[in-house]
Amino acid sequence: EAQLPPRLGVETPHSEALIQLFETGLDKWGIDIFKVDELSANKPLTSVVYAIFEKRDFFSKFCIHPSTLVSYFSQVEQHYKPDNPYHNAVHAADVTQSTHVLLNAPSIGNVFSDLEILASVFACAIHDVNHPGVTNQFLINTENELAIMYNDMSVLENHHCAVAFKLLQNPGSNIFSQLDDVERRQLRKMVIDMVLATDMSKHMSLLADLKTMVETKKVAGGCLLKLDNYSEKMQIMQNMVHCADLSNPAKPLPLSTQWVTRVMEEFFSQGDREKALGLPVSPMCCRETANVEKSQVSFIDFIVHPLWEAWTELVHPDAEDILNTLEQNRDYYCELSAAKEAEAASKEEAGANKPSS
Ligand SMILES: COc1ccc(C2=NN(C3CCN(c4ncnc5ccsc45)CC3)C(=O)[C@@H]3CC=CC[C@H]23)cc1OCc1ccccc1C(F)(F)F
Ligand SMILES: [Mg+2]
Ligand SMILES: [Zn+2]
Repeated sequence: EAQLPPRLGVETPHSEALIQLFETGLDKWGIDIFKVDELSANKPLTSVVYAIFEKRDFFSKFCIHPSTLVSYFSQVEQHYKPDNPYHNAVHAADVTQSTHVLLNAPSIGNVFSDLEILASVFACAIHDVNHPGVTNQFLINTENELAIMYNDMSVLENHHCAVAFKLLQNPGSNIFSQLDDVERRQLRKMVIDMVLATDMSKHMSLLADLKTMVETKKVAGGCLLKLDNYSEKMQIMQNMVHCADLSNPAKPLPLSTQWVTRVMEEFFSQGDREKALGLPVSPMCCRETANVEKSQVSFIDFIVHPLWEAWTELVHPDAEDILNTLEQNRDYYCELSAAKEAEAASKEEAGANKPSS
């Protein structure tokens, strides 16, 4: 019997504080995931996954030895590039913990089987693994080997899946070794379906299907829809993971602003590389011209709010607070953007009135 790994699967001098933080915050929307990063000695993903598996009793439900989980997710964590400002292991931990909270909503409590919940948590944890810090379009435009490998189709998302499943084959790392063949095949298909649905090019069709489902929501005696087939269940799971991937603007403002800084940094460095390569630079990715606040307002208005509005209706009333936070944050960015415009205009004004030197 291999000896047990340290508590929460990570060696850290702050293990007591980390255990405390998970005690109070693991099931809460708005846990300080950056604090988790600090307290876990920069192993936020391994510690979040370990804590969720413990809380959901997955070790015994799926006969997973804790040391196998630690061995696998330490490798997954190492394959998230730490010098990506945004697409790093903290983002993966954030999306995983956010989905863990969404799964606890009373209205979807008993809709999903343990295997479906395991697949959703796993999909979030690996959904951006080995992200290169640039977009699909950049990989396609630069004829990157990944774009060649995946024929320009959901290049990043295919890569994330392939890397995650390849790491499972390393000795002592197959956390699904105790599942039977049917379960393992079902889990693999569900994970691939969810991760491929995090490609933003799928957003509009995913949202359209969600809205249709909400319209025809079959309420069976107060509890939510009776999901009778795979494709309906998968639609919900894909939208749930997609919501978590797009949850930054719906988190308490001090967290949301940190994510904005990080994602702008990542897109700006891509803009720098595009400029250096003589490629067209998308306006929101250019350090000189981007208006950060405006980007957030349009991101929220065109993408994030419509999605969260549909999700909130589906799981009504469980996500009301999340939608309220999103709307408050949107107003904050809107006011900030207006204030910046006013300041720029008054500078312009002052400049025009300055006596010519
Ligand atoms: C915390 O903040 C963000 C977090 C994640 C994303 C992500 N963005 N996207 C795309 C980028 C291109 N998009 C658009 N391009 C042009 N015009 C519009 C108009 C409204 S969206 C949109 C659609 C979203 C991704 O694919 C990332 C990978 C997967 C999930 C989500 C990630 C975007 C954040 O902030 C906004 C933003 C930041 C930096 C540059 C541009 C944008 C911008 F406003 F443009 F989105
Ligand atoms: Mg992604
Ligand atoms: Zn992501």
